[in-house]
Amino acid sequence: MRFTKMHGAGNDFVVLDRRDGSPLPPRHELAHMADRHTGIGCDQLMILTPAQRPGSVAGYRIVNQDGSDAGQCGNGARCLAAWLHRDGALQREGVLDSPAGPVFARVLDEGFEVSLSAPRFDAPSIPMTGVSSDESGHRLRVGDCDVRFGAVSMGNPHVVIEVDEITAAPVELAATLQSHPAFPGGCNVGFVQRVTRAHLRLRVIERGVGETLACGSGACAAHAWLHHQGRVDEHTAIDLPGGRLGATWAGGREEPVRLSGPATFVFEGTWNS
Ligand SMILES: N[C@@H](CCC[C@H](N)C(=O)O)C(=O)O
Repeated sequence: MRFTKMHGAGNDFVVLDRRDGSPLPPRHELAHMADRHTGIGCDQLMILTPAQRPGSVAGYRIVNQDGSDAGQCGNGARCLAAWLHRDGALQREGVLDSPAGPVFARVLDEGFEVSLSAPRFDAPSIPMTGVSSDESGHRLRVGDCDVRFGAVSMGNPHVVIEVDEITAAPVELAATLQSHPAFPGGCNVGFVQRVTRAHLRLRVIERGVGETLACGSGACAAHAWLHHQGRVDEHTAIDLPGGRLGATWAGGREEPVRLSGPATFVFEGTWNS
């Protein structure tokens, strides 16, 4: 089975081409491919599938390192745009069919951009239940801590916790939040430091993975949440441990969040199952 290893700001992927509709390897084998010790190693497998809508370039599925499915993956979508551009299937722009709906992809002079869905902040969209909420956000008791956070669906669930200093973020809270009954589908947990109205620092502990070097949908969620609170401008530069991403959203209810950044080819290989 041919594969391509890629990364977007350190968030790394194994890309499989199943646009011919051939069946996917079983889930335990996908998790084996993602294993960093005994497999190829990646945060997610990004699987190209046949287009679902007339005019779309291709569809895709996302499988996390632990073998679970995800509804969206911003950096993975950018890497697929780069893969399809190299393949000749995507010229300057085109639509990809993601599990969460259409994603508009664009080749930039430097890097690749995708327009993910419009952010959703309501509890059923996350999904999230049993938390106390007011206009400034949500609260949950986690052990001895009263955790205040924002919640955003980007097609996948994100908790956004604002911190004063990113290097001192209480990342150990993430595991408890991820398995908390308040989030029946689990969640990705982002810790964000607002440096200025146009510059954020972010760390994300991903569902089904652990801490990643970058999370595209997490960057969109952090930007959208802070913009929703009136605390950032329309565009932010977001520094993650693996590099810089850009997020753009002006607050329109149906307006997609745009995510930009690098998409890098690492190597090609063959997996023997
Ligand atoms: N790395 C991704 C997000 C991948 C999916 C996530 N772990 C989930 O389970 O929702 C990104 O760039 O958005």
